[in-house]
Amino acid sequence: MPDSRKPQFRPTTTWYEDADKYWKSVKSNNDGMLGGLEYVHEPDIRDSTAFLSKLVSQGKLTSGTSYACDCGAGIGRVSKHFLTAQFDKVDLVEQNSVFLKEAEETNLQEAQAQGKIGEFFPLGLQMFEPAQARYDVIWCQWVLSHLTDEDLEAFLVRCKSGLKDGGLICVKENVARIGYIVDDVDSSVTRATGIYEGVFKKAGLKVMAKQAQTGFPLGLFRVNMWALTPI
Ligand SMILES: C[S@@+](CC[C@H](N)C(=O)[O-])C[C@H]1O[C@@H](n2cnc3c(N)ncnc32)[C@H](O)[C@@H]1O
Repeated sequence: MPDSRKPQFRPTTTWYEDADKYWKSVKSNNDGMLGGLEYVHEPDIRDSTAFLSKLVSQGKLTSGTSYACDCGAGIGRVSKHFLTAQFDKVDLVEQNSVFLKEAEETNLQEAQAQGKIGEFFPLGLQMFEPAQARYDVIWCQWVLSHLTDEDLEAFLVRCKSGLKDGGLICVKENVARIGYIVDDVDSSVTRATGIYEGVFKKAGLKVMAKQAQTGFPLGLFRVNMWALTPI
């Protein structure tokens, strides 16, 4: 018998194509990446930097800070302003090749000249398979809402093998107060904290640290950051 109290999320048959179409209509700039809320850029980068620094200072990230992977990287906003400042080298995974081109040819030119950019993977995360034990941190921000529950779990399982010993998967996502909130416009789903944490557990991951984003205006979704380690 299905449990009618259990929140349900049934992706459409065109779930990924619809998201792809939506993102093809979005401008290749920070405002586009942030859904017209460019003013969240600064507090976003500030809190991500503080979250990572704490992971390092509290001895929770023990593998080091040599290599990160930016998942759902868009035009490279997070890589440019945060990851390349904290890691020696960063790879980018992004399904939209126009965004990746903007990252490579404009936003990350300086970082590239400094040898800080590794590979660009023009792929959906549902197909991405990280190289074994390559990364200290796999950073997933404002993209996991585009994966179905099933693909999210499978993606996280693959990410575990992409981590060095002592490395972490970091997730930064909008969270709903309860259940699932599906957005038909960009083909995404906002999940409640408990739903995310249920998927993390099913993928064999334990929450090492968790922090809410601060300084965003009222009326926006709450944003959580998690650091996850293989159980
Ligand atoms: C809200 S933007 C965030 C971009 C970047 N993480 C940032 O914070 O600036 C979402 C990004 O996820 C990408 N995306 C959507 N679905 C994806 C998928 N299945 N796999 C990889 N990237 C995806 C979009 O093309 C877009 O670049």
